[in-house]
Amino acid sequence: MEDIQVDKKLIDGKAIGTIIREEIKERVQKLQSKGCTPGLAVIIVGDDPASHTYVKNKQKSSVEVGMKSELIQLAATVSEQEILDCIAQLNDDDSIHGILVQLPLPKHIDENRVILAIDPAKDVDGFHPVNVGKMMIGQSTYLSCTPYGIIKLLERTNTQIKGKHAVIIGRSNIVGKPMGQLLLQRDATVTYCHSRTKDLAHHTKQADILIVAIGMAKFIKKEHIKEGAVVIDVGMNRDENGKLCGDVDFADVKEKSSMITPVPGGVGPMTITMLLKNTLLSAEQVCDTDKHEDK
Ligand SMILES: Nc1nc(=O)c2c([nH]1)NC[C@@H]1CN(c3ccc(C(=O)N[C@@H](CCC(=O)O)C(=O)O)cc3)C=[N+]21
Repeated sequence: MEDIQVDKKLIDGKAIGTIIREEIKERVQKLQSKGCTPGLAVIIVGDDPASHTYVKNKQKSSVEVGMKSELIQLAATVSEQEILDCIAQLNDDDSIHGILVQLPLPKHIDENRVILAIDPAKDVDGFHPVNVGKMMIGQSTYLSCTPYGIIKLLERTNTQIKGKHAVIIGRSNIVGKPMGQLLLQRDATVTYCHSRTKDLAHHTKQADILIVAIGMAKFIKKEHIKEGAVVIDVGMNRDENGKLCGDVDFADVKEKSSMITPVPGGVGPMTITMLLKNTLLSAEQVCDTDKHEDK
């Protein structure tokens, strides 16, 4: 890492993700030698082009590490029951170890009911309430891919979490909330900020580690951060020129930070990496059971 990391301030999610994917690939090969290929099923509803791009990325990445990838494309007009039936089938399919339903879903579908239908043992997104609950009480489970990926970024850059003040902007169920829990478990002091927080900068300036997931292009400026803060940008926006950019104004904040993730090439590639990791863990669990039962 030291040799290839030219810019010491940059947290290179693409490079760190690639290293972890190599480790995953080796473990997939081990499973394959036992006759078990990890399988990931992705359900996508409707034809939103951005969602399709993400899903293609996920498929490509899973095949690259030697997994089987199954894509189920459903029309935007599909009924909730049809999605539930599809999930039930995948739950029963021994060749599938991970099930991901690409969000958001069309408005006539109840996302909560869909997530609840996924077998928690195959919920590689870590969205099922059982898995969220386990995460909350510190039991081992599938961790939500984006927060899990951010933890790995902090670990692999030797960023100390214990005793540090982590400030999270955003309180979604898939990023903000679980992020705070994972940092708390690692002995950070955690502050949650959100759209109703008064004097946001007052809080963000206290952060040793600042996690930004608000969905507003280049919103966080150097005035928001403390000198030497570690800044993690979860944002995925288009700027005025249509270029991909984060929630943090990277050019403005970089000098003042001690380390910062770029967009693209920061958190995004780690999210997909952790999805692969969770799918691997699920397959490993099943293969071990097979061995014990002598199937
Ligand atoms: N059930 C579910 N699980 C998800 O994990 C999930 C989802 N639904 N819905 C949509 C969001 C979005 N998401 C991304 C993952 C990786 C990149 C990624 O790799 N981004 C690249 C850039 C990609 C590009 O160039 O367009 C990067 O940041 O470098 C982006 C977005 C997962 N999501």
